[in-house]
Amino acid sequence: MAGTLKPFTIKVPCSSANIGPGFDVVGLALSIYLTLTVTFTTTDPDAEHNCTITYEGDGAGEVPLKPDHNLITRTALYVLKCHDIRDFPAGTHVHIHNDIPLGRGLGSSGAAVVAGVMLGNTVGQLGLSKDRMMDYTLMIERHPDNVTATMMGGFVGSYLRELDPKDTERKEIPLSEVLPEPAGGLDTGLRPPEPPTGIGHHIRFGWAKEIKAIAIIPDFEVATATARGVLPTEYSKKDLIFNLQRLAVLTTALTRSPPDPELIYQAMQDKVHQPYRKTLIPALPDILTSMTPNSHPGLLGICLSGAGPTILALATENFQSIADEILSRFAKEGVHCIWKVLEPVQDGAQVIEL
Ligand SMILES: Nc1ncnc2c1ncn2[C@@H]1O[C@H](COP(=O)(O)OP(=O)(O)O)[C@@H](O)[C@H]1O
Ligand SMILES: N[C@@H](CCOP(=O)(O)O)C(=O)O
Repeated sequence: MAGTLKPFTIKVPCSSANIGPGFDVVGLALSIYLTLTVTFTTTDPDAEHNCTITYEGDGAGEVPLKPDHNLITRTALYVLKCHDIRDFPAGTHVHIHNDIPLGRGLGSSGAAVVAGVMLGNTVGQLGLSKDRMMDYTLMIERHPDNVTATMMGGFVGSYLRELDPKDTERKEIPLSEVLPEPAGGLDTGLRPPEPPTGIGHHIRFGWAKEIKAIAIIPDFEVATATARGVLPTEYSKKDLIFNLQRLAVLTTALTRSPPDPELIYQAMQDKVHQPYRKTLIPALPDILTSMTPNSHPGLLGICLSGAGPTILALATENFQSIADEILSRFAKEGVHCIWKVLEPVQDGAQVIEL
């Protein structure tokens, strides 16, 4: 591998996708982080792929620590393998510090994939641009909203380009061939499928400085795959138009200072994913319909964060009383939660030399 590698950190923000009507389209980077500290001094001759992993924070004891099982290092190995590099540089140690709750709709898997792509790019000295790194993340995470916010930062809208038939075939390769199980392709010497170029495109919207995000995080997990599995395969024209109308208004409404609570509250309504996910999240319909800017001054709008179960309330003030109301509605269903006021973050994923 060319050049000597200096230790570095990768810092990746969490995300809240959808923001009501923007299912698989919009995402917001928020101030909870996944941080990797990468050094090159370990002398473990038996380390698989030359890499040892340590882990602290959310998921400790649960997340695998073998490089070809852990989502972060598996992703990095995928990127490396696409460039004919089979292992990490000698002596690689990756310390993972994760504050993003797993399986709660705050984009923990998207953050892990973004961190993994940046890890592969940095240790392989590949010099990939952020746009090209997005192609690699989209081969794994496949919906662009949460990974784009995490990679780029801010409040972003994104779409997947319509690919030509050859590229579509490459893009739609089963995930098991992109990130094979350890016994599969990563160790067979086969080159995994490289992503087509320019799969996703995005634009950053503004964000009014007064608006904060209250995250109410239940103490149970909902796997994103499960929450996508309850969605219908087809929608009525009426429901589609309902969401498109609101999304068009919302992306600009959230940039205006001072924010207009009535406009934002209505523009955050959704008929595409939240109604179907209520079976997975006790109290969701009650929370989404019973609190308004009139009943709770300072409140702008409420939605499911990503695939849930976290509830995201956008607000300008009275954070405690808004959170207390949502906590009490969950408590009636026997669900305990923690809550945090999060700041939208403008910096996306970063590599910082130590
Ligand atoms: N820091 C991490 N390290 C390794 N794997 C992770 C990490 N964060 C998330 N994951 C993987 O992603 C899964 C959660 O993904 P998902 O169901 O999409 O929920 P989320 O809404 O949090 O993204 C975890 O169960 C774990 O397998
Ligand atoms: N648009 C996706 C977003 C999933 O985000 P996550 O944070 O739950 O992984 C969806 O709603 O399924």
